[in-house]
Amino acid sequence: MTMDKEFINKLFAYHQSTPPMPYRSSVCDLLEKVREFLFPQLSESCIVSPAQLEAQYQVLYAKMLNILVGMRKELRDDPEKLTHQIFEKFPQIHACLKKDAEAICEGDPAASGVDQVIRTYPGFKAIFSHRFAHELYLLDIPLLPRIISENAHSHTGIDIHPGAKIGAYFCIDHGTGIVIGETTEIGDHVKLYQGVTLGALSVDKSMAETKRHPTLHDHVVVYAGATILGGHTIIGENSTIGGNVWLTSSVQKDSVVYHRPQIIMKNKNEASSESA
Ligand SMILES: CC(=O)OC[C@H](N)C(=O)O
Repeated sequence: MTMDKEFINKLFAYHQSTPPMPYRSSVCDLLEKVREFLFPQLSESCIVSPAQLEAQYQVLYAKMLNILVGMRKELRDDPEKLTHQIFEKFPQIHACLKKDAEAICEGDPAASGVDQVIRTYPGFKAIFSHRFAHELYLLDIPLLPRIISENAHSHTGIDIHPGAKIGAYFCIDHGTGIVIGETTEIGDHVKLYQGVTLGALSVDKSMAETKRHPTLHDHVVVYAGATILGGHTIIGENSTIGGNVWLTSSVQKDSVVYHRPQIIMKNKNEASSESA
């Protein structure tokens, strides 16, 4: 079968006017290698000397530089300088991720240890990607942060916008369906369960530059399915937001917020006019 010529010509014009993205798969590949570099729990081979680690570091550095050189025109700064700025954050990000793994382990009675969390937990994978995506976002590097966050989203079901500010000891348990919007601010020791949305109250395009998503202070726990919306919504420290709560206003510190939907429980064999 031959293709419609007119379609092919239009598509060709589209190809000619649209820049390609040669670094799409290299970014995800690089991040995976950074994960193995920082966490031996994920590596398939043993490191036998600091020199070997140093050599790996140089390879990762060169790969990052190569990606940034490829998109030089889209950057606000020199690729070499940006690569340096990203890599000098490694010790800080590594320390932060170890705290996240500890928090996930502490927060989940089903976790057998920190190594298991690092090796298998989607929450750890998501926060790992986020800690890097956020650094690139802060350096105004276009597109790469979203490639990283959407790659993590597709693997874990956890959608964290690279712009979200997330404090230390962040714990996601299960995680599927979590959405954390761009201007969300999260303090230290915060724990989120699956299906939590930290979202915008209005999704008007004109809101792009405003704070649209909530702020959660330290030691907040949000249970499954809760939805917290709005840039002015602040959840005070040490508060607990119950499952399926829909919240569009602020909460004082030390609060417990829950709703009690009516549930009906009865014997199946009871005579009733209602049908199931
Ligand atoms: C998470 C969320 O509210 O998303 C809505 C929209 N993408 C925005 O950022 O405002």
